Formats: sequence, structure tokens, C-alpha cells
Amino acid sequence: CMEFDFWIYSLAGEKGFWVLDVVWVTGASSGIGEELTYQLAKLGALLAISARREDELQRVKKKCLRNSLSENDILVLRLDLTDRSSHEAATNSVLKHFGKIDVLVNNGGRSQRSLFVDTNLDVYNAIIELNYLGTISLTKYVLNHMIQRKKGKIVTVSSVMGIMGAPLATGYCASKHALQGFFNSLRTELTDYPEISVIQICPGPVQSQIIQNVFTENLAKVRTHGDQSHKMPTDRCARLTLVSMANDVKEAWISDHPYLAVCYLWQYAPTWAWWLMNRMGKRRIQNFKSGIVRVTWANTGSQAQSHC
Ligand SMILES: NC(=O)c1ccc[n+]([C@@H]2O[C@H](COP(=O)([O-])OP(=O)(O)OC[C@H]3O[C@@H](n4cnc5c(N)ncnc54)[C@H](O)[C@@H]3O)[C@@H](O)[C@H]2O)c1
Repeated sequence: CMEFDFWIYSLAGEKGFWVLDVVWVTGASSGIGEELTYQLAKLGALLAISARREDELQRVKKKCLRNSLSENDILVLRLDLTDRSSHEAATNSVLKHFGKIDVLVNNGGRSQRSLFVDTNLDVYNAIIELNYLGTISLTKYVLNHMIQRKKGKIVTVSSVMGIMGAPLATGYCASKHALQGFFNSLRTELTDYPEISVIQICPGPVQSQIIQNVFTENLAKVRTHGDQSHKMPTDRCARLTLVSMANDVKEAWISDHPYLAVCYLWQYAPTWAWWLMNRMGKRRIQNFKSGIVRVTWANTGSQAQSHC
């Protein structure tokens, strides 16, 4: 996203771009989804916010009420993305409350930190269930409604890991590549509906609770969190996501360097990307095995800082 887009977005914002638009955000109880909720609330959007923990969603709602929205402008809707049988009823609840859905933000998801050789296949099943199948299941119900209205935005928070590959995240990368392939294909299926946009957001590392919630070698094992100071602040990622949504950017890479540069390499000079990945990946795996959590592409040398 370029700074130029800020200008377009500012104009759109001043003209009340999001006012009274109904936006449904999944994974709104923390991280990027929570911050998106606050920024959308300030812009006057009507919000449905979902995640599994209702108490956390109530906390987010309370903060929105303090800022701008009134009680009926924000609907807390508990939703487990992996419980696909509940998605139709959840969609109907949002429609019953607001009468329409203008934007679905598919944001809920979890990452992974484990080597393939050490990881139980149940973990891969769970990642695909949540990040991929859960996302497209909800999309299916909401899209039916958007097709009836001939209007809407399906926004999916994918990742730069949907563009490139990375060690210790084979299942996560696979799930985000699946989303990229799915939505790039869906967009073309919707050419008869020019006012329905399909938008993929691909963030690099962003401050959030993602590390506390990563999948590991088996479903029971959790990992403690590491230092996040090297990551993009959550509010900047959310703001650039809104810029991309406002401008119908089909695919937005939202990242600082050097991650963004690696992304470009991966896209345009894959041989160099593989060479670089092999060098950095080797150190990343060594650090992981010795218990170092904060392993960034910038410090795959000797400066890795925090430990499990
Ligand atoms: N933080 C990053 O570095 C980063 C980078 C690229 C992409 N992303 C993507 O951004 C999205 C948001 O992640 P985040 O970084 O804010 O992490 P986070 O852990 O702070 O937030 C994840 C959200 O998803 C929800 N969630 C998890 N499992 C769920 C389930 N079964 N049903 C419903 N909701 C569920 C969580 O409750 C939470 O609200 C994810 O899709 C993630 O893959 C994050």
C-alpha cells in the first residue's frame, strides 16, 4: 500500500465512506481484528464482531460504545469458525439484526511453529479446518446474501505466508496459499457482479496474540510468547487494511522491510528467494531447536533475542 492511498482513503473517510455500512469481523477479540473493529467504529460503521470468547468480545464492544457507537450498532456474535454447522444461523443472526451485510472480514485464524517431521497430522487437519474451510464456509453463506444484493466486499486476512514459503510453518503456509488460490479463483467466478469485490490482505509480522495461540507439534502443546517489538504495530496494519478495503485493492501486501523485500523476491526472482530462504531458514530452525522464539529475517544471525 502506498502513502498515496492514504490520500484517497482520507477523502473517502471524510465523505463518510463506512458510515452505516454493516461490517462483520471474525477474530475480533484480539490483534488485528480487534484493532480493525475500533477503527471501523470510529468511522461510523455498524459492526458484527465474532470470535469464540464472548467475554472478550464484550470488552471490545464496551470500548467501541465509549468511542462512538450506540448499543444496537454493534452485535456481539459468538462464533467458532471450525463449527461449520453454525455458520448459516450466524449469518442469519447478523441479517436479522442489521438487515444486510456490506463487508465480511475473514480475519480469524491461527499460525504454527513446528517442524513438519515432528508434527502430528491432526495439527494439519486443525489448521486447514480453521484457516481455510472455516473461512470459505462462512464466505459461502454471506456471499449468497451479497449475490442477492449484487453488492458487497469479501475481505480475507491472508498473509505474506500465502505468497512465500517459510520453515516452521508448513501447515500455516499451506492454509494461506489455499486461501489465495481460492479467492483468486472466486473473484473470476463473480465477474457478473462487478460490485462484489474480493480482497486479500497479506500482512507480514504484526503485533498481536498470534504467537500465544500458535499450533505446535500436537494439539495439546502450547508455546509461550516472545518479544514482538520488531513487528508492525497493530493499528498501522489495521489502517492499511482499511485503505486497501476502501480502494478495492485485490491483494495488499502490508509489511515492513525486509519481509516485504523477501516477498517481492519470492514473486519476481524465486531462484534468489529460495537461495535466501535456505540460508536464513537453516539458522531459523537452529534457533527454534535451541528454544529461541524471536527469530526474524533481519536477525537470523547472532542477535536473536528472546527465549521460550
Ligand atoms: N500477526 C501476524 O503477524 C499476522 C501476519 C499475517 C497474517 N495474520 C493473520 O491475521 C489474522 C488475525 O490474527 P492476529 O495476528 O490478529 O492474531 P490473534 O491471535 O491476536 O487473533 C486471532 C483471532 O482469531 C480468533 N480465532 C482463533 N480461532 C478461532 C476459531 N476457531 N473461531 C473463531 N475465531 C477464532 C481469535 O479468537 C482471535 O480473535 C489471522 O488470520 C492471521 O493468520 C497475522
